[in-house]
Amino acid sequence: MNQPQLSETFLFRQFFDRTSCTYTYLLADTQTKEAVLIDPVIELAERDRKAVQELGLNLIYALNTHMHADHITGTGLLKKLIPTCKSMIAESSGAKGDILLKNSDKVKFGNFELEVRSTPGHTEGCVTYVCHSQSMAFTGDTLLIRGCGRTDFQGGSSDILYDSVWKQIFTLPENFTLFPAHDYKGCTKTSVAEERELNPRLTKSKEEFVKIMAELGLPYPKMIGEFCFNSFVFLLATIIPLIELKMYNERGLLLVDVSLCTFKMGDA
Ligand SMILES: N[C@@H](CCC(=O)N[C@@H](CSS)C(=O)NCC(=O)O)C(=O)O
Repeated sequence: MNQPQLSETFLFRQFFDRTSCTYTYLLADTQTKEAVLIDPVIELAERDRKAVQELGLNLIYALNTHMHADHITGTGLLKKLIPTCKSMIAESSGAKGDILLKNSDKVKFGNFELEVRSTPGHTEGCVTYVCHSQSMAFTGDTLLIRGCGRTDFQGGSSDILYDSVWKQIFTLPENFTLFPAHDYKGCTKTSVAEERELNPRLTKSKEEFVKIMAELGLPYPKMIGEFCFNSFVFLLATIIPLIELKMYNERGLLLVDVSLCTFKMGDA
């Protein structure tokens, strides 16, 4: 199947974080210079700032596909490095952001736009960003290349993830290119047609899929372990009563999951 051609004025870059195997995407209109970043990682905010500056772009939004458990989002730091930039995340994520997105919202940059599609399952607040004019979608951790996001923590549900993928991603045209938030095997992109045919989990019935997900037995992402033992938040988790920790969670500023010994920061 032929890959869709990108518009001449559409700039696209795929960046990679070797530690958490996270992809960050830079999209821009080279005519108006307006740009957006999807899923920036805090340790690489300076890389992203430099790329935006070197390319002469005006970063208007830093977007997250969800609240990440395996790394801290770079949107808070990017806002400090580039004061014109505003952060975006789904309202249903419970996280803090300048703009809280809902299903079907449009994120405009120059003459291009991203449609927000709610795709819960890996977390309750996961979204997929679809750029119809360029036949591409950014699936976050909902759909990975020949895989999908795990559903065993952070409010995950394999039942819900299955419906999200089939109703919101596999209904896109077959030639749409799909870009995930992670890949652990060195792959960079896929397509709706490929995943509909070859995804070893999602080509199964929902019942089989739920069973596969329940039996995955994945270790926790290695960054979670690092957060656990190296961070001051973990120290707090041992001394603050549970009720307090839940309050942090609801405010979306800081989340500590004592049962898993994990934490993540909301957008600052
Ligand atoms: N092996 C990796 C972490 C793998 C992992 O759990 N990744 C998450 C996304 S980050 S929360 C996931 O959903 N994976 C699904 C899968 O099938 O791998 C590491 O060492 O960090």
